[in-house]
Amino acid sequence: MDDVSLTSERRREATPYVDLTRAEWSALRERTPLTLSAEEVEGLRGLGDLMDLDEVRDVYLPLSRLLNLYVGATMGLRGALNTFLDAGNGHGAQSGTPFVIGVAGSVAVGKSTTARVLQALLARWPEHPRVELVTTDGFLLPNAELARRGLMSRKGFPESYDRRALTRFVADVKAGKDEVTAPVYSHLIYDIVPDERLVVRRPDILIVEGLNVLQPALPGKDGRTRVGLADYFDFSVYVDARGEDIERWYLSRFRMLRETAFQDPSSYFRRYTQVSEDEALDYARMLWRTINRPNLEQNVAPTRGRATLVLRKGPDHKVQRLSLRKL
Ligand SMILES: Nc1ncnc2c1ncn2[C@@H]1O[C@H](COP(=O)(O)OP(=O)(O)O)[C@@H](O)[C@H]1O
Ligand SMILES: CC(C)(COP(=O)(O)O)[C@@H](O)C(=O)NCCC(=O)O
Repeated sequence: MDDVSLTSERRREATPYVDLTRAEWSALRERTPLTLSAEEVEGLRGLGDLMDLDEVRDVYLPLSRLLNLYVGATMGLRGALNTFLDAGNGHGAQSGTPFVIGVAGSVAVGKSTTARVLQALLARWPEHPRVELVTTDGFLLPNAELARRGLMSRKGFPESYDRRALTRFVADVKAGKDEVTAPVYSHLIYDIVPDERLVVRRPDILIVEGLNVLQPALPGKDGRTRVGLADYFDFSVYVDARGEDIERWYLSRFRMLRETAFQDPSSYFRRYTQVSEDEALDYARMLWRTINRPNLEQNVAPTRGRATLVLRKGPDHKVQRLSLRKL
């Protein structure tokens, strides 16, 4: 073996991931049946996202099969743990612990479509029909509090969330509490909706979707490591794409929203329906360059290496390559 191939051999050994092309990955779905119709996929698709049945078949069915295997294996492990704890008079033994999946990635990368398609596919398995989805935007601090802390132009950055409440929410669901509630965010009013809560009741699977779900916990005041959100995940997905592509998707979505949701009299962005399209897009570009891109570069992308699976999208939103953690 010459030096060059030795180096590439070593590089292959050093990574905890196995890299697969879309074709290699799609061959892994075996006999998993397609349980969604074209109309159902359309109903789950976010604005501007090009998810279709081919994408579901090639990318999401193998993932649904893998996750079903993971859920079964995780239940087996929990059973082993309970057997061990039962030997000590049942101290801490627990049944009905949900399987928790994190979905991370930039603003406008299509995380919410990925999470909704996963929710629909996973709920079709008889072993785990109750799949709940929570987006972390509900844990953003309300605008009044962001303004008070001087964080209005940091929305989506780790410090703009009530991280403790978010972690407690997931910990409570995982601990099998009968009913756990979360605040609700509205993109329309660009703020937390007062007096509205999302209620989660003992799901089989909980999907937690948001920009920063893979962020490590901040150290405590005494410098000690704390338990963070990602410590509760049994599996995580990072939706990845080139920054230039995501910016283009963000701008084209802003253009589409200007013709639809922004027209609503209660929309925070209504004023951008009353200026020229060029002016509106200049504003969107400013939001991208001053908030979402720095957040992607400084906080979101650095967490990619913590995901169990990375879905790498091409310029057309289609997943081209996948990296699955094997170690
Ligand atoms: N200003 C807005 N008004 C209405 N809907 C919005 C607005 N911004 C984003 N959305 C919608 O909210 C959802 C989440 O968007 P985002 O957090 O950017 O994540 P992603 O695009 O990765 O799913 C998307 O379905 C998007 O279409
Ligand atoms: C609400 C968001 C922070 C996303 O939050 P997430 O659901 O990922 O927790 C984001 O969509 C957002 O509004 N960012 C602020 C800049 C902008 O208006 O694009």
